Amino acid sequence: MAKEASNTNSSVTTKPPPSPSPLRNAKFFQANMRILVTGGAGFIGSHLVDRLMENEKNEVIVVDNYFTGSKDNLKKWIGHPRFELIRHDVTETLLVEVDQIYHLACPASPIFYKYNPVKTIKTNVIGTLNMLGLAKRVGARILLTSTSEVYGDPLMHPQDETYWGNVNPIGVRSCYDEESELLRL
Ligand SMILES: O=c1ccn([C@@H]2O[C@H](COP(=O)(O)OP(=O)(O)O[C@H]3OC[C@@H](O)[C@H](O)[C@H]3O)[C@@H](O)[C@H]2O)c(=O)[nH]1
Repeated sequence: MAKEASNTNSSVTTKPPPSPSPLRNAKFFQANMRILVTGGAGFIGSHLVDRLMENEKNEVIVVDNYFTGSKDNLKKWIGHPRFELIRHDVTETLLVEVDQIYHLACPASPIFYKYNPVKTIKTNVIGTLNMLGLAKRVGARILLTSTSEVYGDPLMHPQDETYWGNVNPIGVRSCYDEESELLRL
């Protein structure tokens, strides 16, 4: 149980995330795993969806705004009873009941992420905060995919987890690598 913060007590405690719906523990409930894949119409996302759909216990929901992805990548699953495709921009709030979230929605190629740097920052920051908020609300596990771009132009090879990187904060790539780095926190 979380303690309430008081003025006299400086120890800060945070509210624990909610558990998944109690319905999931009910005897009659068939324990399917509902999985959200943002950016699921893209290269990595669509292959991940193929893999997740192989498991008959999985229901997969893809949200994508088709900025760089395509419905074509998912055509074999469209109409499948365990699959749902939603055109949605992750910078807007999304309310879905899911157990897991794979957050991949972001342009990955320099041509695309430099096309509208402000939008790329919004997708990285607001989109990811929205997904973290959703995960917290519904008690879902979340995987945020990052990028080696967080190391910028690295001076150390290979980079290990402790390396801070060599990122140019005012360079043309900063809308992608700086924001991705921020979200590694
Ligand atoms: O604002 C956006 C931008 C992009 N997207 C979608 O996100 C998907 C990104 O897929 P891409 O094929 O461009 O990129 P990839 O699958 O190679 O990489 C993806 O996964 C790994 C992460 O590190 C990358 O940042 C991510 O984009 C596309 O389907 C695109 O339409 C959104 O849904 N919203």
